[in-house]
Amino acid sequence: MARVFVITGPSGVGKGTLIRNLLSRVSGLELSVSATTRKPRPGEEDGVHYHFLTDEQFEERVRDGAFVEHADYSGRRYGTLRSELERRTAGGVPVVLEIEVQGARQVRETLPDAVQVFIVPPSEEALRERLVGRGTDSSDDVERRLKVAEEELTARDEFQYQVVNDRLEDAVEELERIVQSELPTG
Ligand SMILES: Nc1ncnc2c1ncn2[C@@H]1O[C@H](COP(=O)(O)OP(=O)(O)OP(=O)(O)O)[C@@H](O)[C@H]1O
Ligand SMILES: Nc1nc2c(ncn2[C@@H]2O[C@H](COP(=O)(O)O)[C@@H](O)[C@H]2O)c(=O)[nH]1
Repeated sequence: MARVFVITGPSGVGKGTLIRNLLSRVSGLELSVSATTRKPRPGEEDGVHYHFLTDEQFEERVRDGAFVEHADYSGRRYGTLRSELERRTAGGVPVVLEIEVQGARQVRETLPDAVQVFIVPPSEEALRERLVGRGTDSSDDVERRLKVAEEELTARDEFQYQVVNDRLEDAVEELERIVQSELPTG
């Protein structure tokens, strides 16, 4: 099976930003598009940024065993569809999963060979600034995400690799080094 890379860490730490940079540097690497019950943000497209599902549609897929992992996060549901992952890995295409910590733990159980990377903020204050600065979440949601982040940050040592996302370019380079070293040609 092709390599699976799990990129986890608190909301706002920069996972999506790092992954966008990574995909442009590592040829052949693809992102698995997650499913969620949260509403699309301005500019987000169904099937591109997420598969946007209703609660009923999500629950039906849970019952059908369609998820590799799924979790409740900040009042919404998120999950990795088996179809998204397997259609890539079956064809030998390495895949990145951008997921929160509960989901990453599930993947560690079901896919023990997956490479797990935890992205660490330079400080909790920087994390707050990034979440507020992104401007996508209400202040209540930012507070909920920061509360979850406190707990998530205590889990960093569970993960095989940790990358501090302080200066973006440095973090992208470190992440690329990890990914290249874990690919068959690395
Ligand atoms: N190294 C960095 N320095 C400063 N700002 C950054 C850095 N990396 C990312 N950001 C900014 O922080 C904000 C959050 O980044 P991003 O959306 O990539 O986080 P995320 O971890 O993917 O969040 P979520 O888990 O909620 O999807 C964005 O506005 C992004 O531009
Ligand atoms: N367990 C999973 N977590 C996921 C998945 N896709 C995204 N996420 C994580 O959820 C939070 C919130 O995301 P946002 O887009 O609302 O900011 C964040 O930590 C994502 O990484 C998934 O498939 N499974």
